[in-house]
This record gives sequence, structure tokens and C-alpha cells, in this order.
Amino acid sequence: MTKQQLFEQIQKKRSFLCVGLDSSLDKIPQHLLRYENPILEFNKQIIDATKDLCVAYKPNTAFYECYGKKGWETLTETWKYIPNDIFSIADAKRGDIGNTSAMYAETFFNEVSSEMSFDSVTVAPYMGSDSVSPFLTFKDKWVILLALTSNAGHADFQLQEVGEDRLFEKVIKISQTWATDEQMMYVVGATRGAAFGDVRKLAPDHFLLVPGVGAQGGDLGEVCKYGLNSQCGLLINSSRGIIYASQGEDFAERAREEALKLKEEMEQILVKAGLV
Ligand SMILES: O=C(O)c1cc(=O)[nH]c(=O)n1[C@@H]1O[C@H](COP(=O)(O)O)[C@@H](O)[C@H]1O
Repeated sequence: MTKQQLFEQIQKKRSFLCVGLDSSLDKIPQHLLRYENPILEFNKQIIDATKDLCVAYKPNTAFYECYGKKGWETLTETWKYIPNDIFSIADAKRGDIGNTSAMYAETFFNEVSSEMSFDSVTVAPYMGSDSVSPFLTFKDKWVILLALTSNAGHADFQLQEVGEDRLFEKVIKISQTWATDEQMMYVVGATRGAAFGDVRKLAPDHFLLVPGVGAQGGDLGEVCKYGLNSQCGLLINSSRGIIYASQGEDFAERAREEALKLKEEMEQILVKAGLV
């Protein structure tokens, strides 16, 4: 999906919500355990209940890899079930020496070999340009580079000063020599609030993937105040806050209610900014 197509989807749906599919057997409603593949059934019902309210789905691959062969099958089938016009994110946080990254890129982008072709994959920047460039050889596929993450440990490295910049600022500056805003996004945690202003000084036009709304307590209004740009430029993710709104038989309806609350807030923000 191109940047323009993503913006068109945001305008059409009046939403920039990403639903995180961090689905695990101990958290999904127990009545689903009678299905042959309970997590796939859960994901399908969540997708059916939310697909008109969101513009992206983000399965975090850890929640699939831990179930071995069956987990990979679930990830593949989940990708297949995501409608084509919805941006798909393989949240795998990869990155390794070039030839290894090339194989990771095949895993998530080459449908012929892996039966999956996500629109994007999350990548760690730590190993530098040759660890990221293999992901950039696929047309209309995106690298979502970790910049300023939502967790407490972000301060250990990302806020360290390196010359005149903090490390996350260096990541944003240097990575712009690897790819344009048509192929690269940055992860900036919703819990980082005003730091969105600093990010926008360096990357005014990029899309930002923003996890941390919902269970981690990030503030949507604050993120938008500093982070919104002329093409919206934000994909706001909530995983547990939506998918585990209920662990009963009504889980899909309750997930829809939570997604709708966020979508309505986003719609107001888009209207106010004159973007729809
Ligand atoms: O790359 C990510 O998606 C990510 C980066 C980050 O800084 N913080 C963060 O929480 N995430 C992911 O976003 C999701 C957040 O889930 P919830 O806290 O349940 O909404 C998880 O899949 C995390 O792995």
C-alpha cells in the first residue's frame, strides 16, 4: 500500500486506528477453546467486528511464534483474513546482518515463499543500514523503524546523548538517508506525549506507528496535538484495550465498542484538523 492510499483509507473511514492482534490462548474467551484453531477463530471474529472502524491490523508475531508450527499457520491465515484495503503490520522487530535480514524480508513480504505478504514489518535500527536495506527492496512495502518506544526501558539507550542529539533523534536523522517517507515509518510510543513535537521537527511528513494507547495509558489527544500532520501521519495502535475488552461470549461486540470509542475520538480530531 502506498502512502497516498493509506491516507485515502484514513479519510474514507475517518479513522487512523490500528487494532493489535496480540492474541494468546490464556487470554481469549474460554468458549473458543472448542474450535480446532481457537486463536484464528478469535482473530477472525475480532476482524469481522472492527474492520469498518480501523485502517490497520498489527499481529505481534511473538504471540504466534510461541505456538510453533501451529502459530505460524495462525499468523498466515490471519494475514489472509485481513481485507486487502487494510494496512497490515507484521510486528516482528527484526534486523540482522544483511543476508539474514534478507531472509526475514522474504518471510514477511514474499507471498510465493511464505504465503504471507504484509504491507510492513517493524525493524530495530541498532545494526544499521545494511540490516534495514533488505526490507526496502520490496515495492510498496514499508519498514517501521523503532525510534522512541513506549516502555520504561526506552531511557536506557534511546534518550542517551550522542553528540548534539539523543539517540532516537540520530536514528530518525540517519535513517532518512536510507529511505523516504514513502517507505519508512517510525515507532513512537503514545506514552511519550510532548516528545512528538521533537519527532515532528525531524520527520514532519512521516507516518508514525503509535502503540501505547489503552493498556499502557498513552493519551490520544496529546499524541495528536503534537503528532498530526497534513496527511494525518499517525497510526494509533491499541491491542489489549480492544481485543480483551471482554473475555465472555460478547468479546467481539465489546471489542467493537472499544474500537468505536477510539474511532469516534479520531474522527473528531480529523474533522477539527480539516483532514476529512
Ligand atoms: O512496535 C510496537 O508495536 C511497539 C513498540 C513500542 O514502543 N511499544 C509497544 O507496546 N509496541 C507493541 O504494541 C503493542 C501494544 O499493546 P497494548 O499495550 O496491549 O495496546 C504490543 O504488541 C507491543 O509489542
